[in-house]
Amino acid sequence: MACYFLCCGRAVPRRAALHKPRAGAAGCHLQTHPPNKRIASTFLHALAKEMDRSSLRPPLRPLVGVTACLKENGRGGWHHTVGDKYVRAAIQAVAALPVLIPAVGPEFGEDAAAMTEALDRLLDSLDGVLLTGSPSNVEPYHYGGEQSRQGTAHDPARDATTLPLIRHALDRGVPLFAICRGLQEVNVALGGTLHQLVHEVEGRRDHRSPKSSDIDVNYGPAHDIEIVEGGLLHRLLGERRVQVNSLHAQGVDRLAPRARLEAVAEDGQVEAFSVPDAPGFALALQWHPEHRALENPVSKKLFDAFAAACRSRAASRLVPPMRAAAE
Ligand SMILES: N[C@@H](CCC(=O)NCCCC(=O)O)C(=O)O
Repeated sequence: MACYFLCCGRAVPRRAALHKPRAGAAGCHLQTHPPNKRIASTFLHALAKEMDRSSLRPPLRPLVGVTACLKENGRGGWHHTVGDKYVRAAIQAVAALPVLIPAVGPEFGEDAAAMTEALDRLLDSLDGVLLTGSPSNVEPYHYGGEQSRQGTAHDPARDATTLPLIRHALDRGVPLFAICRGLQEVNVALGGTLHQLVHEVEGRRDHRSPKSSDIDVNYGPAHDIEIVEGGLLHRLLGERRVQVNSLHAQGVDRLAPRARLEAVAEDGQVEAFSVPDAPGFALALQWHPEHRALENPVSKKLFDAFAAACRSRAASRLVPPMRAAAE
């Protein structure tokens, strides 16, 4: 990138201006002398060329962390896994570059300082975090719940990663978009609790998915949600009632103190909340907008909002050299 300083009335390349201060001058700096036409046109011509070049470049893809699960591979080994639909949504609906976040929490054990340092290092490099769904449940001890029913799938490594990650990302204003298990993790991370089997709760319907071999059946419309008037979701969608899919057995019991209710199902089950005191975008959904995201107008609006927040962070995080030189 061509970068010039108008130094002592002359346009000099940035490297010269920064490294060869004039005798008697307290280092080279931008002069306020009105430069002569030739110097100004040289500088502006270089700037225009650079701007033309930058306008030809594809828009910057924000880096979005996508949380992974730790699953046995059936041969005595373990894999860090993410559903392809989350990766595709990050690429296609957020126009981002997905970066998988492995379930590394246990590596840091009880060393909170080391975990914080690792999370800072990670979040310094990310423009957003997408908290994915998973068939596994958050372990009940994280929210004072009763022991899970026999045979319930858990993922302690993922819990040990996402719960501190969520708190750190929210505090640092890193845009956060949580889906299904991701919503449950945010609620638990912020001090809320979960129903472990919503369909066994008095007055609640069964929120589990059909057991079809057709993904479009399992992720198809399942019920309406009522959107809280004046909230973030209402502002983003402009509607008070939409249809969503439903693939969960757990659900919010007590909403975390920092969470703001955004939508409920017809049976009163929490379907979305935001975190208004977080400096950045923070929205958690119990349903799955990532399935055929661009074909669903509701999903597209939500991913558009998350994408805008990620782009804004990327722009502020990656200061162009020109602006850095001028500062
Ligand atoms: N296990 C929790 C969370 C449910 C969930 O995330 N379902 C989606 C799983 C598959 C996918 O990622 O789409 C619960 O049962 O409530």
